[in-house]
Amino acid sequence: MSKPLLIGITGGTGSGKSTVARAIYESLPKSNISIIEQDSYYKDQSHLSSEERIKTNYDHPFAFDTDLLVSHLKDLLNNKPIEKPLYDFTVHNRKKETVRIEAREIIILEGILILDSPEIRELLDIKIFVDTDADVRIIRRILRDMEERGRSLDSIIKQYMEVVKPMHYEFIEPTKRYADIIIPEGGYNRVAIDIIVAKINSILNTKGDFIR
Ligand SMILES: Nc1ncnc2c1ncn2[C@@H]1O[C@H](COP(=O)(O)OP(=O)(O)O)[C@@H](O)[C@H]1O
Ligand SMILES: Nc1ccn([C@@H]2O[C@H](COP(=O)(O)O)[C@@H](O)[C@H]2O)c(=O)n1
Repeated sequence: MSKPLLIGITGGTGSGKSTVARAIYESLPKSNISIIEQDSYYKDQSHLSSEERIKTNYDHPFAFDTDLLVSHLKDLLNNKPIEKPLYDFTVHNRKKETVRIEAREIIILEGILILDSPEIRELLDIKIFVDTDADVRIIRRILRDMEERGRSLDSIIKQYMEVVKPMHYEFIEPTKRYADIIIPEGGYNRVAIDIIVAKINSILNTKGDFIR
């Protein structure tokens, strides 16, 4: 197999990154794609108490084990499988188990701060920023975090105002300048998804691997 194509999808919390990743995944033959979430690479915090883990700033680049992520991306680009960490948002920590991810023709990496790292940017073939208004993102986050991440409304609002919002404008929004493509609204923007899928196919066709 030739070197995999690495696609990065970023944007603020609740912008629709995972939805875009899924839409691309569903538009291409499934066996050819692996999806990696930057969230899986939040640092292990087993040495901290539950109270300390709750107080951690999860929207700062230091929250991530970027060295491990870069090393795993390099392995996948060299067609080697990885043991991806798993993250549990309900306890703010990595799980003990890992999951094996095979190297495939297309690797999608999605996360809030992937374009902040020069080393990750260097590895990406296509860089996508999902651009969604802050009011829409916070509404989506409230619904998701209460339903899936075991959070109370008060804790979501407090974390958003004190940490998530300022970090977004300091670290995430400025990375828009590195994007090749900016998608307004995200996963249901069918025109944007079709254009990206056509670009992926054209790159793979040039490499001799015809997909659709
Ligand atoms: N274009 C959209 N319109 C309405 N809801 C959406 C849209 N895109 C995503 N969502 C919903 O918003 C929530 C957050 O989307 P998600 O893709 O997980 O965002 P992110 O990965 O950027 O945090 C999910 O519940 C998802 O179903
Ligand atoms: N223990 C944690 C870890 C992360 N977060 C928040 O997750 C957001 C990133 O994930 P998205 O799917 O929303 O992109 C980020 O804004 C962190 O604040 C958390 O709340 N708790």
